[in-house]
Amino acid sequence: MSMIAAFYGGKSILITGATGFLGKVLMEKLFRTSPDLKVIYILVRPKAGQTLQQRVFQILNSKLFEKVKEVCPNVHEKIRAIYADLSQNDFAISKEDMQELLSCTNIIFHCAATVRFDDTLRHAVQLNVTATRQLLLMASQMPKLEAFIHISTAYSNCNLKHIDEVIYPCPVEPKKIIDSLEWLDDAIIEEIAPKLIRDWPNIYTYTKALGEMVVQQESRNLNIAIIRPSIVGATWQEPFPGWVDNINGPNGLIIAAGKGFLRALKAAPKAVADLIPVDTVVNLMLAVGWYTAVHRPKSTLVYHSTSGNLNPCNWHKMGVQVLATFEKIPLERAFRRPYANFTSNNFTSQYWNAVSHQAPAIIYDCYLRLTGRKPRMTKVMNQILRTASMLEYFLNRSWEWSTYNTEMLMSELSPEDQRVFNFDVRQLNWLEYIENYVLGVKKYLLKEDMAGIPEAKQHLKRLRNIHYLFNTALFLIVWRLLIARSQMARNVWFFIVSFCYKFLSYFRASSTLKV
Ligand SMILES: CCCCCCCCCCCCCCCCCCCCCCCCCCCC(=O)SCCNC(=O)CCNC(=O)[C@H](O)C(C)(C)COP(=O)(O)OP(=O)(O)OC[C@H]1O[C@@H](n2cnc3c(N)ncnc32)[C@H](O)[C@@H]1OP(=O)(O)O
Ligand SMILES: NC(=O)C1=CN([C@@H]2O[C@H](COP(=O)(O)OP(=O)(O)OC[C@H]3O[C@@H](n4cnc5c(N)ncnc54)[C@H](OP(=O)(O)O)[C@@H]3O)[C@@H](O)[C@H]2O)C=CC1
Repeated sequence: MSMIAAFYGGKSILITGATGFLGKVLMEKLFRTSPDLKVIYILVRPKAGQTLQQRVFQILNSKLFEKVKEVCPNVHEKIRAIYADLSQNDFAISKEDMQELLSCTNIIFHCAATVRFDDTLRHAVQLNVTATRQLLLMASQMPKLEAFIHISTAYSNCNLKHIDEVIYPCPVEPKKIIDSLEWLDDAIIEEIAPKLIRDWPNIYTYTKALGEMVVQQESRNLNIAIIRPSIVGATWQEPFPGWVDNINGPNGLIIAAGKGFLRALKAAPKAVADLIPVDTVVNLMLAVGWYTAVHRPKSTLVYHSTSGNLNPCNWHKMGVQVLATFEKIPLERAFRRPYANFTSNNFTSQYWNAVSHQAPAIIYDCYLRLTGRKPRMTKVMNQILRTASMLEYFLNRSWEWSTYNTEMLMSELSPEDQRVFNFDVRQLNWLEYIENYVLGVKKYLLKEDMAGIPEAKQHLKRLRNIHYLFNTALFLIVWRLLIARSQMARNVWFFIVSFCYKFLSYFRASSTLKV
């Protein structure tokens, strides 16, 4: 019997960010392994015209939850969606709901955050710092609370090269920032933001670092742990391989590469590609929840959920495997054949951007205009290049994350728990994982049918022929222009033609002699 699964039985668990990528996989695993848990409270806001109930209904009826419905048929009765907006005072939770949360919650998993790199400082602080403080305040009023698990990011200290499982201080106190945001107007905030974030690459990583400091300062006598995942990718094993549902991080780039939009990326091929499967992160979260509640460590422990120091993979290996998978399982209606290059050189990168990205987009838009359609490719291309440039910082550096606490926890688990809540990334086979990942992007994110693969392959063949035809025509035109203008080009042309003529005459003469 799994001790961790048993621990969550009969518990009331509060999850923020349950509608996000990590939150959904967390709920799925909890219901599947501890179907006898009492209730999962989720703090949800209405979104995109959907009510809370519609959002929950959609999640429970998704492919991800198919296995859960077999193990826990009454799953919909065990989810309690509570209206909440984490950017509001008291999260805009009603008095009755707040009372229930305060009196019943046993465990909190705080996943909600804004993960946009370019969010405004005000909004990112509200979500990633102030909301964390508010939740800790709520937690301190929960008599039955056993553990508070805060999800941060391995990149919260990406201004350092070697990162230990400790909370690092930020140059400016979070409280001072929260206070000043109350009276400064938006224009001034955006002006001072670059000065505040100093050597952090974006507002997201900076505010996640502030969030950790808040956890340390407001921990009171709560049992708290922090988990820092690196780049969270598709599921490795559970509930099935390759599940993914948003275009953040690698996902958008994989699609852009598979559709033939992205053909070069400014990345250091040898830099560590620190991806971590989402189910590995979730298994660690559940193990940490159990350990924190049962063993009650004296201080707040930080756990790194990273792959780099235990089972490293680099961008070159990853890129090659992504492209190899597209050979076997292409995406539908590609713009160009997937082919790509990693370059860490500025000049080469700009050259590829002009020749391989912008020029084809402009040519295609001209074609759309000529055929009476609305041009759109330049816009799409600019969006992709903007995204790629935002991720460049992470593609051109390597970090070392120590994993003592994570390894310690692994050794504390029973063999059964090590199997059911496996977070040992050393067992990950990268080539297999990446292939399933790319397949998952096609199936679950783009919702493409596997039956369309032969047609997709045909389409790629047509694209290859168009490519050859285009290159030949371009060569001939350039050559013709050169011959018309340069004596040197004419001499070379004369030399090539006479060489071919002599070679053919010799070949014809020798074959006549043989007969
Ligand atoms: C011989 C050598 C061979 C080598 C072969 C080489 C092969 C190379 C080919 C490449 C193959 C790919 C290989 C895999 C590479 C993977 C690289 C992955 C790198 C990832 C690094 C991530 C580091 C993360 C560190 C921190 C991790 C975390 O803690 S949190 C999660 C990370 N957060 C994010 O990812 C959020 C990032 N997104 C944003 O901040 C914003 O979306 C934006 C700033 C990027 C864009 O904002 P904007 O307002 O302009 O747009 P938005 O409204 O959001 O969207 C507009 C439209 O654009 C679409 N969109 C949005 N995001 C993406 C995206 N990531 N990719 C593609 N498209 C995106 C969006 O859907 C909108 O579309 P429409 O609705 O149609 O308008
Ligand atoms: N994905 C990654 O690569 C990594 C993620 N992390 C961390 O993991 C956690 C989860 O990330 P991930 O699941 O990928 O992110 P998502 O963007 O998929 O999910 C974010 C969640 O936060 C919720 N949320 C955002 N704003 C509010 C608000 N105002 N009120 C209520 N809820 C809100 C979202 O709700 P809604 O659906 O309504 O928008 C959503 O459920 C974050 O803390 C992130 O920093 C760390 C490292 C890497």
